[in-house]
Amino acid sequence: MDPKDRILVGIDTPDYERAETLVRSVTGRVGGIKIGKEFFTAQGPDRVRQLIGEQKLFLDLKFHDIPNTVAGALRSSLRMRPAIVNIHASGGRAMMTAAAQAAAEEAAKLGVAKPLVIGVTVLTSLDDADLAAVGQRGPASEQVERLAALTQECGLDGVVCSPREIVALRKLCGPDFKLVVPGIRPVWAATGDQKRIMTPADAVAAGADYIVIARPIVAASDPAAAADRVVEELEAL
Ligand SMILES: O=C(O)c1cc(=O)[nH]c(=O)n1[C@@H]1O[C@H](COP(=O)(O)O)[C@@H](O)[C@H]1O
Repeated sequence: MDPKDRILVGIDTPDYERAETLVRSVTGRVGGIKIGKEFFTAQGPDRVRQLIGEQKLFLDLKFHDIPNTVAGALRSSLRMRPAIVNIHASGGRAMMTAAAQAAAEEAAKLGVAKPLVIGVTVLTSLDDADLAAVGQRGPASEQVERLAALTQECGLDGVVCSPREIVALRKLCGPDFKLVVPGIRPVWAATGDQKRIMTPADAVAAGADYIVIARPIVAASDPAAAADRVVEELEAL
């Protein structure tokens, strides 16, 4: 894969004009656009479609609910023509299985390619102490491996994980299981609320299929230059 195609830029803003400016500034420089709850909740599905145009869309709505509701949400989300969608792996076996089935059925019904359905393991903003505080004993890495194995068993295409877990998951889940990796921080960017982080080049060298980057690019004074800087880092590998 061309190194730039591994980069998905998170357009985390509620504002349409701002989002449009950002998308325009990174178009052709990166592999795709991630739209999450901030933009979707403010603007809705039609504006997502309008914003994205021909770009590759990672629709990051992280569904987590009872199986019937998540299956319905998955079906509805396909109208936005995402290439990648995600759900919380901690929603469990029945929820993930229903989601995978709903995505396949709805894609066939609409005559479109089935999006990659990806399970979010442990959010990159959580560390071992955060997990302990919600009753999750054992290191984050173990919970990530447990959820990745379950995700694969349920027939999903891959997981969202932190860069710190890439090597272990590649070994556990094999070469074809997609690893979509946020928590990416170039050395020149602020960490913010992320905890389990790595640089773009280190994450790709470790085996990430896609790296998800928002603030280091979209909050930069020159987003296009920031995107180019990340691409250069990957090309130097
Ligand atoms: O599913 C995601 O994309 C996601 C999962 C996760 O564990 N951590 C995480 O940061 N994300 C998303 O990835 C993006 C990272 O943004 P920055 O920290 O600004 O680069 C945000 O839009 C998050 O919602």
